[in-house]
This record gives sequence, structure tokens and C-alpha cells, in this order.
Amino acid sequence: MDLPTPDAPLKIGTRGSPLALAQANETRDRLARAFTLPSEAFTIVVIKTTGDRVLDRPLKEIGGKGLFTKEIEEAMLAGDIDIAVHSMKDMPVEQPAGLLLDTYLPREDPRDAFVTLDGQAFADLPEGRIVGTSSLRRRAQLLHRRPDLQVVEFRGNVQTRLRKLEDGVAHATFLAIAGLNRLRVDAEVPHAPVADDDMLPAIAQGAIGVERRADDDRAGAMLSEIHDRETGQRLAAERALLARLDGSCETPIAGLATLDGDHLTLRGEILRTDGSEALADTITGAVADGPDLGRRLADSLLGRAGPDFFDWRAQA
Ligand SMILES: NCc1[nH]cc(CCC(=O)O)c1CC(=O)O
Repeated sequence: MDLPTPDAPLKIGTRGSPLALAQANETRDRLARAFTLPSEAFTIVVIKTTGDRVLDRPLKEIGGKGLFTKEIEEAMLAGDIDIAVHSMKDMPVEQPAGLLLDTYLPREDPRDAFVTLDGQAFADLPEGRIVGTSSLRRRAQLLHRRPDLQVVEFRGNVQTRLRKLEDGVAHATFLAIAGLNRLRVDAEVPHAPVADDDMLPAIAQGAIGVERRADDDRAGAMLSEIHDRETGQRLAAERALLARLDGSCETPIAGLATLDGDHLTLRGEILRTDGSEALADTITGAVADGPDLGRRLADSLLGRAGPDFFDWRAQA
């Protein structure tokens, strides 16, 4: 294998947000360590995506899959970059022809963080308060558990959201703990972890995936050295559940797989967008059967839901 050098570096494509850059840097550092290469043997190429351009509108209005990935995947197919680093929870279950997404870094804490100016717990939020979130899943879970709360649209990076809390736009918001940890702001942002029993996270939350061209053997060989097998096993089950439910990151679906030796437990939840109804179920089996467990859990949820449950299907 011809390893990359500072003169012929491996090009790592990523969005330019602080979290995306942290994830790209982590990928570069893991590759450099695995092959004892200097970090100059890699270059990080920032690519602006449609999703980055339209920050003023709710994501669900813009619609369409691959909002944050299209330009990056085109650059990879064109050979302008060699690999691309993604938050797996934002990734569609299928990739464009010619691309593979089967390398995962060790997963961070998958739970959500409840963020308020004083770091209080979710359970202590007084009645009638305003919560800011742009996630359909968090909105639906919140309204289902706490119909007294008011939910307002909330976007932007961590600093923007904290400023909105200070300005009184909302009393609380939710962020993925993984994001806070990877940005190394977990000490500065007052937050309390939300137990996954109280609020099941998004499918693949906390996991970073690395995509490559299917015919790029060098990238394939290099990525196999940094792949985390257990994260791959958990995501295989979770993403099979998502695929069968026909969801995207903008639908109220939650799911989390955990491993105990050869044993896998997969929990899933689907909700009506307005939170009026939630269905949850758990399935357990052999780790090797993860994708099948995901499909079976989806079928059991779909069977209980009935045809009119899925008002979100029309939302793309
Ligand atoms: N949809 C945005 C997004 N995509 C991944 C993360 C956090 C990191 C992760 O889940 O890996 C976030 C922000 C958030 O939900 O707080």
C-alpha cells in the first residue's frame, strides 16, 4: 500500500462547522497514529453544503435527503477528496452508487444533554416553560412526555443557542452529549444528561462514520485500521431499523442498540410529530443478527402503529 505523504496527502473532506472539523481532526489523528504518519500526510478540505447555506429556515422546510452530504459526496466521486467524515445520525441509510460508508470511529456517549443556564435536570423543569429545538424527534418526545411545555424552533451552534437562552428566547434546549464532548465545551455548557430511558436518542447519535469510494483500495485498507467493530455492530442494527421504518434524520424516530458480549439489545420508538402518541418496543438477540433484529423491531412497531400513524411520511 502506498501510504500518503506530506507531498501526496490523503484528502479528508468535511463540512466547516466546529463539530464537523473536530470530527475530521479526530479521524486524521487516528489514521496518523495507526500508520505512524505525520499529520501533514493528511489535508482537511472544507466543503460548503446546501444545509450550511440555508441556516435561516427550519431544516424540515428545506426538505430532501442529503442536505449536508451532496456536495461532499460529489467531491469524492470527482476525486477532489479521498474520504469524508460524517455524523452518522445525519446520514441517509443508503449512499450514492460508487460510495461506501462502513467505517465507524468508537462511539461517544449517545445520550441527549438537557441544557439550561443553571444546569438543572430535565425532570426539574417547571410547568409551562419554553424549550428550543429544531429536532422533530426531540420535539415529539418532549410534547409526549410533557404536554405542558412549549416548543420553539431553535437552530445554530452551541454559542448561538446559549445566547438565545440568555436572551430568554427559551428556558432550555437539548444537545447531543457527544457534540459537547467532541467540541470540548462540556465543562462550559451547563447541562444534565438525559437517561436514555427518559428520552431515547436518535439512531446513530454519537457515532462518526468515514465514507470512501468503493473502488479505492488504499482508503479501504487504511480505514479498516481505525474501524470500531462494536460501533459497527450497534449501528448495523439501528440503521436496519431506520431503513425499514423509511425514516430520515428529520422524522420522529429514536433507537439505541447496546451490546453485552454476544448479545444485542435494540430499543426503538416512533412518535406522532405532535407528540400525541408514542410507540416503543425492545428486541434482543445475537449480535450477528443485528440487521435482522432491526427489521423485526421495525415490523412490530409498524404493525402496532396502523396506517394513519405516519403523518410524518409526507414530510420527506
Ligand atoms: N443534527 C445535528 C447534529 N448531528 C450530530 C450532532 C451531535 C453529535 C452526534 O450525535 O454525533 C448534532 C447536534 C446535536 O444534536 O446536538
